[in-house]
Amino acid sequence: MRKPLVMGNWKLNGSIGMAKDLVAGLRSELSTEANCGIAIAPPTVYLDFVKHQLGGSNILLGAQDVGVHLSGAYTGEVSATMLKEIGVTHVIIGHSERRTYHKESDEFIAQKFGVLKEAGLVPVLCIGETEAENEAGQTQAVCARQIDAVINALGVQAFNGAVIAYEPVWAIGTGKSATPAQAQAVHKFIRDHIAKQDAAVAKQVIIQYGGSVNDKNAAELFTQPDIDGALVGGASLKADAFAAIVRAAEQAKK
Ligand SMILES: O=C[C@H](O)COP(=O)(O)O
Repeated sequence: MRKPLVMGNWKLNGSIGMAKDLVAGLRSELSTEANCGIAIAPPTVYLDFVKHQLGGSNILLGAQDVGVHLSGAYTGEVSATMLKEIGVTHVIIGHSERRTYHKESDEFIAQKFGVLKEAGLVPVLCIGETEAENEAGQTQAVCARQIDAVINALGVQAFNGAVIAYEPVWAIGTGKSATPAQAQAVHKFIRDHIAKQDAAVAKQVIIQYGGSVNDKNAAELFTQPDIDGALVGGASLKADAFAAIVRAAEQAKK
């Protein structure tokens, strides 16, 4: 039985004051015995502060990205070992916002996947099609290509202990979530695609859904057998909404 993971991606939002209030809100809303993994990914500059605010709670610390180098003359970069040292456990890579605005390629993202595994961190690999690709019937081909880049670089075993977040780009921040049936169909495709190489790896890999998940639609999404939690953007900035999504995952996956 896979343990679902609900992860909040704060993106470029927040301040010290907001981080303090949001973590305090989450700590009071969430039980310490959750049967669901919970993680939050604040902006890099607040990671250490948030880590201290989280002390003693079961909420894990995530980062929103990582550099591919471990040290050296790479101005502006943050390494996997640095993230690990300050207590990060999960790292989002390949988010569509980085693929689009930073022109990150599938191969570059696979390199990031590799450095995270090497450092003992959990990669949260975001994949998903754009609206145009969706309308052109390319959803499966895009997801397969984005997964295959990792398999080709590192082998399918790299997905042991890893997380995939299926995020249709057209659903991100639009309020237009995929329907539970639409999301389930793609999640099943992703799991089957990995199973063609290794059934055991496919069975354990966590596949989150992301894209306009909120406290109203989460419960129904989580009833789907291949949806193992969510990567939440906007709704993760409100303690009550994020906590409700966590509770929905706990209920659905009991
Ligand atoms: O990483 C999170 C996703 O991009 C989803 O964002 P959203 O929940 O604001 O649509």
